[in-house]
Amino acid sequence: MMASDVAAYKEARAALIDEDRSFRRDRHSIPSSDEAKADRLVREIRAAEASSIWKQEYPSIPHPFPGMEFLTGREIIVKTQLFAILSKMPKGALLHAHLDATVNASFLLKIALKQPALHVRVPQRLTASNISSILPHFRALPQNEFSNAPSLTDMSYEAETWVSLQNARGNFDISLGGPEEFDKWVIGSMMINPKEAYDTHNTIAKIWEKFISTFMVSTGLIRFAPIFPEYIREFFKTSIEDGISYIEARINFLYKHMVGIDGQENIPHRDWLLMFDDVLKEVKAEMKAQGREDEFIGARIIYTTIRFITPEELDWYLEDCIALKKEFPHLIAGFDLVGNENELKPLIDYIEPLLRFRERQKEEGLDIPFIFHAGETLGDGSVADMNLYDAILLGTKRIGHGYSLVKHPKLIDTCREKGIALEVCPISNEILRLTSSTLMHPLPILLNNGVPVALCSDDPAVFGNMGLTFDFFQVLVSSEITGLSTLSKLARDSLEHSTLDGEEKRRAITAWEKQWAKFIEEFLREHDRSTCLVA
Ligand SMILES: O=c1[nH]cnc2c1ncn2[C@@H]1O[C@H](CO)[C@@H](O)[C@H]1O
Repeated sequence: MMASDVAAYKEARAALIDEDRSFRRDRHSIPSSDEAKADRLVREIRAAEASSIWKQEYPSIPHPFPGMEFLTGREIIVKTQLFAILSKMPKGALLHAHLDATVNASFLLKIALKQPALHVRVPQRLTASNISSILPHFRALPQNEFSNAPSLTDMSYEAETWVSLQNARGNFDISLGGPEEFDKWVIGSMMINPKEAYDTHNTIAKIWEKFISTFMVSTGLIRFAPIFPEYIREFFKTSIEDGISYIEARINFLYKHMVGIDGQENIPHRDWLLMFDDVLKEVKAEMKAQGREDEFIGARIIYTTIRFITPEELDWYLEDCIALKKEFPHLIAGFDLVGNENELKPLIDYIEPLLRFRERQKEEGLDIPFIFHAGETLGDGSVADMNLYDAILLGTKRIGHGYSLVKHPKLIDTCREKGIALEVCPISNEILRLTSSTLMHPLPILLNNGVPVALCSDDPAVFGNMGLTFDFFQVLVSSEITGLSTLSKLARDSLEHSTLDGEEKRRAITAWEKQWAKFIEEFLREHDRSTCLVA
């Protein structure tokens, strides 16, 4: 064997690898030397933690590994150095999150408890044996209907009678654990726990039942005029603290009104947008006053309704969306239909109103892009999988999830060539049982095919993946190719594929670049200091 044979082999090998990865979007830019150094260090830390913290035995976690089921691995994740590093990373835009699941459930309960109008009821008196299967039903009542029923656990409780939230908590029977257990019951009804995801509800259909039930519970608290703006404010603030600088939130407009301060269901969509706008202005002003305006470019709304409405009903929502876009052009970013694609109507069922919507926009001189959920499924040619064809033919700007896109070579090319980004939600996909771990997620296939991707959290209040740090973490530990520079590209691409335009987008990207450089600089400084201490 000649040395030159080996050299020639290695050259051919390097060329093949290079060609195989040539579509990757993180290949097109050369990182600064600082970023390259940070990328190397992060890889070292990842490797070290894979054989230290992930190899230990934990009594409650039998077989831990990086990229494992999020709800089980979470307590290990938060102890890692990698997590601490990523939590400081500027994430760019959050492009896929359902507003109703963006704020910590315990925070929501805390603010709800300040509202004397909020009441709760259950279909039967709560007891130790039925509490785990009964969901609270919340609603704000008009003052003349305020209840003085003592509690949900009292022997005198009659099915479906309202109890004020404050009483329900304060008088929660001690034998059931008192107020603390009340909190756990309420919070548990708004989240998915590991036993549900990986045991009792371990199929897509079953976990969706539990998933939908969390929204039925939280809606009663969120869709109340005094709560709604506080909820949005907390969403913005916690997102900013996680390094998110711009948001496109999906708001569910299915219900035509929310409950007003007077306990009547009389607050129309227009007022929801006014509240959103007020909070937005307020948070931006606050950031500016702190000299941090670059950390929050703003937020917009993707108008959504659910895929069980009839095509005729959709016409109403589309006109509603148009009216809102006219009045709040800076707030409405796009239109989407949500819900479990495996069970609800496919896009093709709505083709007439959806085509008409485009015509109506031309007449009105508006631009409201479709930003469709599609292919959030394991199906191969199922209606949910087929939604991808319709989303793309209808000109979707991005695709929500697109989990099954990798089955479609032609559509992969289209997404790459037309720059249709996928809003990929790794933790959501795992908890909703499309994949058993992040290691089996198709994300690397998408990245290697050059499909633009924005990482998203989807429903962080339900899943517990608040912010974007957890999703970036799972992605980073699940691929050898992926490094800090890949994450940098994903963050930048999120802004690139947002609905921000022209000057706004340029400003957002420039601000992000500055934050990124600072992040790298601080990481290297911090790392040098800690290695000095060790030495
Ligand atoms: O990942 C998802 N795919 C499809 N629909 C979703 C997802 N997450 C939430 N929703 C839908 O959005 C509504 C709340 O605004 C929920 O009712 C839920 O059905």
